[in-house]
Amino acid sequence: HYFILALCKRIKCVDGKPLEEKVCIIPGKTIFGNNFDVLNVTPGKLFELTRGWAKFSRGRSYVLHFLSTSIYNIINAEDIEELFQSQTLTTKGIMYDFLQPFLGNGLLMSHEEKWHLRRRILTPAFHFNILQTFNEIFKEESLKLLEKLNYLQHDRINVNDFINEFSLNNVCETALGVKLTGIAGDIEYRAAIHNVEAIIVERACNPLMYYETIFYLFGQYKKSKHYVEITHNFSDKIINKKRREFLQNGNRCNIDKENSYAKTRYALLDTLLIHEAQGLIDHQGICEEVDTFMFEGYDTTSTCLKFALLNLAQYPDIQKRCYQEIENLTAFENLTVFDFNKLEYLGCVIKETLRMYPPVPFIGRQCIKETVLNGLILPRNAQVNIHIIDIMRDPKHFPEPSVFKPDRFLAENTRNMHPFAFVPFSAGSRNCIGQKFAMLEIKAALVAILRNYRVLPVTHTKDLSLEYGIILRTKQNIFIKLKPRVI
Ligand code: HEM
Repeated sequence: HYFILALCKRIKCVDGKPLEEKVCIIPGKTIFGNNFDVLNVTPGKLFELTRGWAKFSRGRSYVLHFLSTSIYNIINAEDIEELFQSQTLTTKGIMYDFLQPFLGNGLLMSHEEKWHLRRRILTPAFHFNILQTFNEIFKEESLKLLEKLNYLQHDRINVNDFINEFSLNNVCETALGVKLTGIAGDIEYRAAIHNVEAIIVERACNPLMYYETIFYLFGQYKKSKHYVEITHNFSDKIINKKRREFLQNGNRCNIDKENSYAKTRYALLDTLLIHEAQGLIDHQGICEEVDTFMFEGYDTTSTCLKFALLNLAQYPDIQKRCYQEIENLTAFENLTVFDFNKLEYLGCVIKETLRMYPPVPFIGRQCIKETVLNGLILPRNAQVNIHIIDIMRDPKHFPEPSVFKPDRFLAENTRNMHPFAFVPFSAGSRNCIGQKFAMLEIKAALVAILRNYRVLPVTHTKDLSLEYGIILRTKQNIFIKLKPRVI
């Protein structure tokens, strides 16, 4: 009874009971459903608004009614289980359409047959053997990061000044196999990603802008196109550099002759070029995958690293325990993937950081046909938003959810954890393909930093306002202080 002009098809209960018995219905601020609730809110306000809805619903998943769509918002582990196990609810939500000009239909965005084929092709590119070779690059880049830190003012360092470059270098050198030295434009690329995202969030907050024509005429279409071009020009340079090397090395001929590629594992871009040679993917396909992996592989890990440093700085006792775990390790250059995997407490610190500050705070799906989920009948085109951040801040599974407690992730404390309570990398068939890659990269950087420096606080969590977007951001920069360790 709250809405008159929200024209969306309603969600119903399978058993015919009133909807509000199963989920919370968020009352709209006007008679038009929730249409105007998010109108022109900033990413910071959007964060507050969505946390406010979670609080209002007292942990129950909730429904919003927009212009022509109902949105089922899942905020707890119990309700996400069925979706993550579903083989049908895998099509990404309407919001992802806004990312399409930037990422095309790469692995993140594609669905059905195209997604199956690509995921099958690309999974071996993240196999353990490949990660072992990536480990050497992560260590090399971590040492370069330390060199860079030498030149920065230790009393007040903006984490953006060294983490962003580290993270982009890593994904380009490992997955894409291309060193960025000699390729101009990485700084502009990073800034452009930020701007593309800001426009997408702004667009998402205005249901009228969902219509392409309205966005084209009255939205930030031109600006968005400009920034997307910057990102594509940069990724083109990377692909061209690799293609030249690939052809010069005669890889294609060798592989064709020996017909042995099927058994051998290659890094991502090599894999794509090999499949191009076989006619299984075209240039356009390569571009969309490279854009997808650069974006997913860069911004996510750098965000986690920044929050991890913020936490370590604020909790000296926790930092000390991490240091005790790593101080007697062999020389950094000799550390293997096994050594990094054995760092249980550091792993707990990273997990707790991901729990409290998930780099991807929410994801979305849509129903391509009428779908039954959690006892609800979701009409065709209904959207399902999965608020990863709320799921992982549920006090039922994580008592005192706002307190940073890495011990929750010690083996003895996770035995009875709900399988979908901790889902920073999503779960099920569309989970993150790069999660082991990310954990290894983050550990390498933290071990390098903590072995050489004590991290001290400048910025405190209470000084930060979080912003909701494709990636979780802070309105303010995060600063830390570094004190060299005397060994
Ligand atoms: C801390 C770091 C990371 C976090 C928190 C993270 C999180 C996620 C999440 C939540 C998804 C699901 C997205 C959705 O359903 O819409 C996802 C998918 C994906 N991630 Fe990550 N990710 C991280 C690092 C990486 C890295 C390092 C790479 C690649 C090098 C990567 C590549 C991808 C790709 C390609 C997908 C789409 C997979 C598919 O749909 O088959 N991610 N990631």
